[in-house]
Amino acid sequence: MPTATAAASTSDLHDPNSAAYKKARRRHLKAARSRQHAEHETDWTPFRAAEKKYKARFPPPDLSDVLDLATLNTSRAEEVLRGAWHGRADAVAYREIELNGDNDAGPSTGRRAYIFPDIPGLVLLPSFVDPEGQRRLVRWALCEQACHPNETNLDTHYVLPESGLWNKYIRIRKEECEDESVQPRAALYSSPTESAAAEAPGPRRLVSNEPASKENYDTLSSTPKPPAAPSPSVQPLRVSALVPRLRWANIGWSYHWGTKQYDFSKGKGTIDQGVRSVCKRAVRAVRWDRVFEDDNSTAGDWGEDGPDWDSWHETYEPDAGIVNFYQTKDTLMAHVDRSEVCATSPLVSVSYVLDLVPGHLNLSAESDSLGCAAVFLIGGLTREVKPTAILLRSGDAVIMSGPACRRAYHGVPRVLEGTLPPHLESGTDGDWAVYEEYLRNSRINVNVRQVFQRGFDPTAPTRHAGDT
Ligand SMILES: O=C(O)CCC(=O)C(=O)O
Ligand SMILES: [Fe+2]
Repeated sequence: MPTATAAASTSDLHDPNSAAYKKARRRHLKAARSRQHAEHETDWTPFRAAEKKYKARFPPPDLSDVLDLATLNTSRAEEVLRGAWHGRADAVAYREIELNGDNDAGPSTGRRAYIFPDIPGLVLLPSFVDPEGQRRLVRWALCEQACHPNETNLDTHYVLPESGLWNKYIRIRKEECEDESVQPRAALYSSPTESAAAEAPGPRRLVSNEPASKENYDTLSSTPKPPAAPSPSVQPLRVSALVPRLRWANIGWSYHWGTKQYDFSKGKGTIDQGVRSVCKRAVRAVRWDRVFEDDNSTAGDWGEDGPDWDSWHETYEPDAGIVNFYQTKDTLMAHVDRSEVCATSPLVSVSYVLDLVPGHLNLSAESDSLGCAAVFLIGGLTREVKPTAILLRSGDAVIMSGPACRRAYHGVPRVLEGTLPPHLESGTDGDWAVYEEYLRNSRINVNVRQVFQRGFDPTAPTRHAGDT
């Protein structure tokens, strides 16, 4: 089981006299030599340059131009020291705004939101989930979301345990029974050609998709969305070896990763009442008049109905999302989430608190990252815009909204090793040890969107995306 030594060796990487540093340097020089002529960058852009900078394993990237608001908060001091990774509170221009007072948005005492003059519509809510809430969310994501009926990246290629991969894994650990082998799905196909177009399991692919809108909605929704074929080269793997290969789980409307459009024919999966209500609380907590007071986008940029942020407190209704599971070596490349017909309404990167007694939801907070911290990059409508770098730590939440931000390129070039906060270590809670072990090398993000305006049912025969 990885322990505090993992964090110590991460810090060693910042010390040029340490053995770990010297070894990483030798490796880096060797790799750089063999790469020298192979690299021909045709798509070099400011976004690409930033990704490359933060992805670099050696030398460890300098984070002094990464906004790190946790450095302002003395109660997060221990967390900030973890892994020797920290950014600066003055790295980026921002404004602090108050949240709406105690109302149905929940108590906001002491909480603040941060907005960015260069990216109108981006709202950062540091420490939005308290430590207990973060633990509950982690359990929720792994036990309840990464399993049937939700689709995960592993379902295409493996016949996953009925009870869910993680649930099986913790049972194996708890009962000390034998680690079971999970069979490849391709073995079920009678003809090898049936699985010929398969894609090997791996990170999310970049597909250039057409932005969804009311006008092209019918065409996009009727575009064929064939199921991805299982890879014929996948070998049986033990449950414990598959767990770190979990990358995403779909929630709500089913996202078709091959075309990067939603597949409405699959029907609307549930977005659990808990997550819906927390996202709504986040949107209600934000003073949108303050967020957009200096926005100089035109009414047309907002679509035919013009700016509608003043009604979000009532009209915002999340209906789709992705739970992302990152290992520390994983990255999420620059992309725009443009498959939603609602092109300006808030996308909430949220974690939530869930009372694990079934049927008894007890929600109090929300967040973006859980587990290790990460560098989040957000730029503009093209990759030519130099992105802003923000360090997201466990419990932080991000809202992307409005025309400038909702369709801005963004990505996660780095999950920072050794940054698991002290409150996610097991302490006296024996049950938590298996989660702690997973989280030492992982980050979980819950990314919730609104595809359609409230009340619209795409499966009703006579309706169009523009209907209300
Ligand atoms: O992990 C994150 O913070 C961002 C995830 C994201 O951008 C996405 O799922 O589209
Ligand atoms: Fe995204």
